[in-house]
Amino acid sequence: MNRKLGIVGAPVTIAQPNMGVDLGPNSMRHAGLIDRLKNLSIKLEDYGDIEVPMDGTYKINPKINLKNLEEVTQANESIANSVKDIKKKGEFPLILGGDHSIAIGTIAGLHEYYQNMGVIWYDAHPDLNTGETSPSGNIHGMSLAASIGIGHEKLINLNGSAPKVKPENVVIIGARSIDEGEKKIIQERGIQVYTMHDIEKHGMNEVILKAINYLQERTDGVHLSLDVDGIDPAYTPGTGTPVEGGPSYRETRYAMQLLHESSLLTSVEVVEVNPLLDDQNKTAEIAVDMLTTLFGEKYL
Ligand SMILES: NC(=[NH2+])NCCC[C@H](N)C(=O)O
Ligand SMILES: [Mn+2]
Ligand SMILES: [Mn+2]
Repeated sequence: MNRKLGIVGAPVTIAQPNMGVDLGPNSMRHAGLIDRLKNLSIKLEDYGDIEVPMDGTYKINPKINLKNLEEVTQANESIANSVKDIKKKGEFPLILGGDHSIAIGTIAGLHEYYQNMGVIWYDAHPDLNTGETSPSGNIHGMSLAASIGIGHEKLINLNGSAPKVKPENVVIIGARSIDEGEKKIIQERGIQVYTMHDIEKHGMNEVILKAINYLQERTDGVHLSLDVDGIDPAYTPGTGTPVEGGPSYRETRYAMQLLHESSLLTSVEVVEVNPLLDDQNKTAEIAVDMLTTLFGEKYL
C-alpha cells in the first residue's frame, strides 16, 4: 500500500434502533487502529468524525417504512462529501462506521470517481430491503439496495442519479439472514452471493479468489463494505443484529489477507461496531485486526 490513507469516522446510529454504534469509530481508534497502521509505514491522515444530525429521538413516519429518512439522508450527504474530499486529495478512503446506512453515502461519493465500481459486501445480511420489503423499517438494512438504485428516491439519488453500482458488480460474502424481498432482488438482478453454505462447501480461499477474479476483470475500482456482523458473533458480539453461523476470525482474517495480496481494493469501510453491546471492546479489536491485515500486517 503506497498511497496515503484518508480516514474519517461516520458515527451514524439513526438507521437502526440500538444506542452505541455511534461510538464505533472511537472504539476502533481506542483499539489502536492508527498506531498499528503507522507501524506498517502507511502514511495516513485521520480527519476525525463527520457531524451527524441526532437529537436522541427516533422519527417514524407511518406513511413510509423508513425510519429517520431525513436525518439518514443528511448524514449520508455529509459522508459522500467527506469521501469526495479524500478522493480529491488522491488518498485511499477508509471510513469507520457507524451503522451500515453509511454505505449509501460512501458509495455515492466514490461513484464520481469510478464509472464501473465493484463492491464486496462482507455481511450476514444482504441489506437489499426497501421500505416496501423491510421487516424493520431500519435503513441500515436497505443500503445496498439504495446503492444499486432500488428504494426511496431520496436514498437512491443521493449525490447523483441512480444507480451508483451495477448489480452485477456486487459480490456478497457470508450471507445467512436473507429476507424474502431480498431473495427476490438477488434473483431478479443477478447479484452474486456466496452464502455460508457456499463458504462451508468450497472454503473461504476459493470463494474469495473467485470474487477477486470476477471483479478484477469487470470493474475500475472495488470498495469493501465490511459489516462486523459478517463475522460469527462468537468473535464479534458487539453488534446490533448478530447472526449465528458465520465465518470465524481465522477465515475472515485469511480473506483480508487475500484481498491485501490482490491489491484490488480502492476503498474500505467497517460498520456496525457497537461498544455498548460488546465484551470489553473485543469487537473493535477484531475489526482493527481485520483492517491492519487488509493493509499488510502479517504474522511473520
Ligand atoms: N446492516 C445490518 N446490520 N443490517 C441488518 C438488517 C436486518 C434485517 N434484514 C432488516 O432489514 O431489518
Ligand atoms: Mn450490513
Ligand atoms: Mn449485517
